Amino acid sequence: MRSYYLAKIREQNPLIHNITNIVAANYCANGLLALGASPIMAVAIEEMEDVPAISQALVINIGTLVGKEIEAMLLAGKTANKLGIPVILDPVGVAATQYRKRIVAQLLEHIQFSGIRGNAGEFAYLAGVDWKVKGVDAGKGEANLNSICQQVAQKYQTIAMMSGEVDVVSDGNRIATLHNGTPMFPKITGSGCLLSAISGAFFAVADKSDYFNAAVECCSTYAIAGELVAKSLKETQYGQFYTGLLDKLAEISAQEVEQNGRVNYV
Ligand SMILES: Nc1ncnc2c1ncn2[C@@H]1O[C@H](COP(=O)(O)OP(=O)(O)O)[C@@H](O)[C@H]1O
Ligand SMILES: Cc1ncsc1CCOP(=O)(O)O
Ligand SMILES: [Mg+2]
Repeated sequence: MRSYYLAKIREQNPLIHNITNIVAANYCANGLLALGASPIMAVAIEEMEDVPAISQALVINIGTLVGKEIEAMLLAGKTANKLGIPVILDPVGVAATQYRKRIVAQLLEHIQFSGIRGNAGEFAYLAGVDWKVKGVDAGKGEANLNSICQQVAQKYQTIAMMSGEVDVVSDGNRIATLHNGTPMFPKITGSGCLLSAISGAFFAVADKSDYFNAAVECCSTYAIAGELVAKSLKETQYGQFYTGLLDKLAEISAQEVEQNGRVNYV
């Protein structure tokens, strides 16, 4: 796999508007900065036309959504669609409650998402496939992951980025499986949210016609960064992994991505 968009992010320093959860907001902002992008976290309805107008991508994450934030998400998403900037959805824990299901249905009805990034439990729900979810974590199921990811891409006309031990990326037609990562990822909170945030940066510097390749590069770069950090840590050094991942996002090179990436096209 070639590394092309990482350099573009560092050159162009795109501004990424995040409407995200209170757990991962700070980590997402730091991760975007480390990678070479700029974060703006903004959720007030009063600024949901102004912030997309100065941003190069919008990331909507429903992790700890409360009350009127849904109105802000809808306005920001519609504004971003009008402006033609990419919008990413992270449907955190969507299958866990009726409220989350309702909110995500509304978002998907009114906003065209360039990308959706979630774990297997979230994607199984979006695809309408039977799965045993566990809160915001992936949970367990028997269904075919490639097929779930492809179905999400087709159903929502989007680039589907499904993370887990193996990440799967699909545009509804093509499917890529990405075999990098480390079991330390699910031991820190916000690692999926940060992946969604940085996908905003990769989409921001890509042409719409190449979002699929930008998504493959994004998910690979991130999983490789984690994999390389984990190599020098003891199995339980989750705190070091949390900060080490930020350091690695800042220093990872195109060469490291190209040498370590394990991508198969199905
Ligand atoms: N068991 C695992 N082994 C290796 N990498 C993993 C594993 N689980 C998740 N990852 C990696 O963790 C990152 C975040 O994904 P994930 O944990 O699935 O998101 P979420 O936090 O939304 O559930 C991705 O880069 C993914 O490749
Ligand atoms: C623990 C938790 N609860 C609500 S949002 C959130 C963070 C989830 O982050 P991630 O999906 O990246 O693990
Ligand atoms: Mg998540």
